Amino acid sequence: MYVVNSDEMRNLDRYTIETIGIPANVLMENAGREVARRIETLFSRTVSADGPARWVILAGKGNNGGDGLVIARHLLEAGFEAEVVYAEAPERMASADAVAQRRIIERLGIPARVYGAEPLDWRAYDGIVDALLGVGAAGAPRGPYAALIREANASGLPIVAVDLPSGLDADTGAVHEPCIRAKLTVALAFLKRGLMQYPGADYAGQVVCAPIGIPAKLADELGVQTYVLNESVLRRILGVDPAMPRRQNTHKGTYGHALIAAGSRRMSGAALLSAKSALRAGCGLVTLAVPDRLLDSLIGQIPELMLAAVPDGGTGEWGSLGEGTTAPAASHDGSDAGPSERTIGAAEQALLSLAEGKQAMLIGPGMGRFPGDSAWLRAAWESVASPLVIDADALNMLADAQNFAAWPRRPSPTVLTPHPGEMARLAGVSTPEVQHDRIGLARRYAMKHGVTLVLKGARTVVATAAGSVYINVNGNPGMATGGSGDVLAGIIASLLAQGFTAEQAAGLGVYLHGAAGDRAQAQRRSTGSMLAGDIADML
Ligand SMILES: NC(=O)C1=CN([C@@H]2O[C@H](COP(=O)(O)OP(=O)(O)OC[C@H]3O[C@@H](n4cnc5c(N)ncnc54)[C@H](O)[C@@H]3O)[C@@H](O)[C@H]2O)[C@H](O)CC1
Ligand SMILES: [K+]
Repeated sequence: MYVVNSDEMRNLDRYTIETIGIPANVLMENAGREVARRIETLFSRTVSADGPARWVILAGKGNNGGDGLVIARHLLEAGFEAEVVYAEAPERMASADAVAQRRIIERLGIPARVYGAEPLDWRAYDGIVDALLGVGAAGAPRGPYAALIREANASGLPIVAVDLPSGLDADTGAVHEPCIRAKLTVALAFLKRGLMQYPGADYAGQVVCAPIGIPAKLADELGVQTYVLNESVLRRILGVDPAMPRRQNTHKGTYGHALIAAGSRRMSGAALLSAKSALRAGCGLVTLAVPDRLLDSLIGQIPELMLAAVPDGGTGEWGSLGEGTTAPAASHDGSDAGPSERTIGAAEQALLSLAEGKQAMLIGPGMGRFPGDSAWLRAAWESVASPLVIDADALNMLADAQNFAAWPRRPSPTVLTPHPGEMARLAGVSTPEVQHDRIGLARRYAMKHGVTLVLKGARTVVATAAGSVYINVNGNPGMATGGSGDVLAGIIASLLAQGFTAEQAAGLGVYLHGAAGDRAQAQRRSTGSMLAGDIADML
C-alpha cells in the first residue's frame, strides 16, 4: 500500500540494514527467492515431458543483478534450467553482496557468460529475468544494458522484471529508450512510484509486491506519505468506510447541503451531471445555481434537485452581471479589477447569498468563461465560508488570475480537480511536462498553494497540502468521455457537504468514481459505449 521513490527506498534499505540490523545479504536472498517463487507459480517448470523450462537471467553489476543471481539458484532448485548472462564482466560487480552471489554461482557451476562475446540464441530460452537495473539506475540504459534490453524485447519471450523494468524511471513512470517490456514485475519490499503511473505501468505488466524482510511500518516511521488508493488505505490511512454506512437516527440535514454553480447555455448538461452525482454520493440536499435563462429548461429533469436562478441579463451565461453595488478592490488582483474599486454584480451577490448556510460549494462545470471571471472567482474564494471545489472553467479562471500564489489561504478546505491540460495551465508548464511527473508536480503544487489537488487521468493522483499522495488504480478507459469530470466534481462536493475532510473527500471521491465506472463498464460490457451519466447512475 505504500509507494516509494528511489531516495525513500535507499533510506529504508539503509535503515533496515544499519539500524535494525538485518544483513543486506539476507534481504538479497529474500528478494531473489520471492521472485523465483513467483516465476515457479506463474510459469511452467517444463516445456515438454522430458525437458525443463530454461530461463536466462540478465544480470547487471549492482544489487539488482545480485538479486538475479539468487533467482538463478532458486530456479534451478525448483526444477528449472537457469543460465546467467552478465551485462558486464563479473569482476565489475559493484556491490559486495552481488560479488558474494557471483562466487556462489561460480562454485555451484551455474552456467554464466558475459554479454557480447558471442551472439545470444534467444530461441534456446523459455523466459527472461530482467535483473539489469533497479532503483540505482541513472538515466537511459547505456552500452550493453541498452543492447540487452533491445534484444530481450525483440525475443518475444515472457520477461519478469526484478523490482522494476530496466529503463523505467523509478520516480516518475517515464520510460527511457530502451525500456524492458515486462509481463510481470515483482517489486521488492515496496511499490515504486514509476510502476504506478503511465507509461511505466504499461511496461511493468502485472505488478506484484514481494516482502523481503523490511518491516512495512518503517515506511511510516521514515516519512513515506504516498499510498495506493485501495480499501485498506481508505480505512486505515484516510479513516473512511467506502460503504458509507448511515446511523439510523438521522435526517437529510445530517448529510449536508451542497451548492453547485455550473452550466451555461451550451453546457447545461455538465451542471446536471454534477448535481445528480452529488445527490447520488449522498448529501442531503443539492441546490444547482444556473444563469436565469437556463432555469426553465432544467425544471423536472432531476426531481430531487433544487434550482436557483442567478441574474444573467437574459443571456444564459454567467458574468452578465447586471446592475451592481460597489466594493473596495484593494485586496483583489484579478486582471479586471479597477484600480480602486470593483463592481459586484447582481449575479455575484445572488451567488454569495446562496452560498450562505451551505456545507460545500462546487464552482465550474460547464460554466464557460466571461469578462472579469478571475476576479469573480477570487471574490468567491474569499467570501465562501464552506469547503470549495474548483473544477473545469473555474480552474482556467484561476490559471489566468494574476498572482494566484498571493491569494490568501482559505480557512476552509479547497479542492482543485484539474485534468492534465488544466494542470498545465495552472502550473505554467506544458501538458507533456505535467504527464512526465504527475506525482511530483501534483504534490509540489498542493503543498505550495495549500490546497487538495486531484490530478485526473488514468491513475488519478490526489495530493494534499501536507504532502500526502494517493494514487488511484481503479476505473477504466470508458471513463475517458465528456462529463466524467463533472461527475467526479459533484461527488467530491457531496462528500465535503457531508463533513468529510478535503483529503477524505478527494480520496474517497476518486475511488467511488472509479468503482462506479468499473460497474458501468461491467454492465455495458464495453468501454466505448459508456457515458458519464452511466457512471453517475452506478454510484
Ligand atoms: N529493496 C531493498 O532494500 C533491496 C534491494 N535490492 C536490489 O537492489 C537494487 C538497487 O541496487 P543498486 O546496487 O543500488 O543499483 P542497481 O542494481 O539498480 O544498478 C546500479 C548499477 O548500474 C549502473 N548503472 C546505473 N545507471 C545505469 C545506466 N543508465 N546504464 C548502465 N548502467 C547503469 C551503476 O553504475 C550501478 O553500478 C534494487 O532495485 C533491488 O533490486 C537488494 O538486493 C535487496 C535489498
Ligand atoms: K530490473
